[in-house]
Amino acid sequence: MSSPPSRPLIIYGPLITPLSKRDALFSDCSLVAVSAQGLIEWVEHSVEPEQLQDLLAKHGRSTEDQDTQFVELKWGEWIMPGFVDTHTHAPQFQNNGAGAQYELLDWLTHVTFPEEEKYADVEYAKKMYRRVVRASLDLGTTMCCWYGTLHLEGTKVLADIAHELGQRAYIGKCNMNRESAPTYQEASAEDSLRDTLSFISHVEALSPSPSGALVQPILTPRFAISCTSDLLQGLGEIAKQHPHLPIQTHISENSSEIAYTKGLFPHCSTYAEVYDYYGLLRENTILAHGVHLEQSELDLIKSRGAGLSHCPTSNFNLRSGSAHVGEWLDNGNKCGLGTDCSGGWTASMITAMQLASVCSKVVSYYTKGDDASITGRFSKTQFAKYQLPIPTLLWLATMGGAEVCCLQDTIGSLEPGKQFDAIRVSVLPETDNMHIWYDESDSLESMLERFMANADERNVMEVWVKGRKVGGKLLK
Ligand SMILES: O=c1[nH]c(=O)c2nc[nH]c2[nH]1
Repeated sequence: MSSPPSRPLIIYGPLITPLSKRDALFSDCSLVAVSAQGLIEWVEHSVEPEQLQDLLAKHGRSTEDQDTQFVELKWGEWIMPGFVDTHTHAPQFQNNGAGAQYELLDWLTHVTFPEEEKYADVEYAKKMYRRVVRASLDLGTTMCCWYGTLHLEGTKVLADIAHELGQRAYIGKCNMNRESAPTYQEASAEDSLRDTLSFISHVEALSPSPSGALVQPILTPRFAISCTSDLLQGLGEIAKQHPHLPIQTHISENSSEIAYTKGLFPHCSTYAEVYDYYGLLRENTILAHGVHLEQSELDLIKSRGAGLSHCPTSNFNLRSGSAHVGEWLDNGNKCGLGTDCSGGWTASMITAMQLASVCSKVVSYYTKGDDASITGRFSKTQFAKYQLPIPTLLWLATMGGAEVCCLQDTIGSLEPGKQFDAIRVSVLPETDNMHIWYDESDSLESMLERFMANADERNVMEVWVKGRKVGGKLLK
């Protein structure tokens, strides 16, 4: 396991953190104190250099403290909350950027299942998952909802590696006992349920205190098509016995998938009703995609308190469609962003923010129609029919994701009392990203916009999870 934070940390410099779905705090010079246990103890904003020592003294600290690590940021750098990736598939990274000639169901058959099958080999899992989690951390993802494969042993490896490398994560062993190659499906509902319970025990045993553990198990029925009724029913019973166990699955991603699902579950009138019928729709359920959800489904999902993972990179790549995220937000649905590798071609949450922006522009273009009341590109009162503002994109990638994971009191923003899951980023020329044109007269708002448009792992300098440095360019 990577070593726990040995020293308290104090960071002085620019800070950006979401305040709400519409607003963010852009602070040019903040002072943030993190305890050795990884908690944000206090934060002071608008701290001029000449006030620094006095303010530290007020909190009983000094830059001379031997036990404290003191980090001073330059203009062009800032700290912000780490990204929360609410949906991705670890065993599909090898396929990133390949297979986009297909739509969902053919893509699963011809591209995805053959790669996932390889994870029957635990040595392959060990080799690949280490690279996968490393990449995700170095891209600034401090919390990740991972799908594994159907394999018990291979998925245990994924949990072990996330635990060792220090990423906060939900890890799921896939349940799938039908509708794929006979060599890549579980033999029965009983086998699938037995392995699921065994997986939960394995992950819970990784930490002395399972409830506060960074790595948690998550129930993962792949999607309704992959699971027989008795499997979904058994999973619903496990969910009932474990109210705190989160659940993740896919919903309403692609038109053919929706039609096929309705054919398999004729007793339910919508896709969302299928999960609800089996007791799988609740506050800690994460539903990926939702591109074609009907209003009644949005209302049902909201009434159950479940969250949506918007996966624009994948939705564009597999030609699934453009989710109407503005409507979800106006409707009060919880919503975060997912990279969804390898439906999406990259594990970068920065790309996910870019494409969430593009998606909202496409949707606004087509939905505003003849509505004369829609004049500008932003509105103070609604999201639907407008493009998503920069603070909203930041919210989706951080605090919105935290809400979807029911971790809103623990992570998602940089506030006293929360755990320090954060990244130090830089848009300075020495990061060698020729796409970012830094100008020292730029405001922090403008730098964040440039970062969202053009940054990559070259701009992610340090990554902390619960105060422990676990990634970024400066880790090496
Ligand atoms: O984007 C997706 N990726 C998958 O692996 C998958 N499985 C079911 N539905 C899916 N959608």
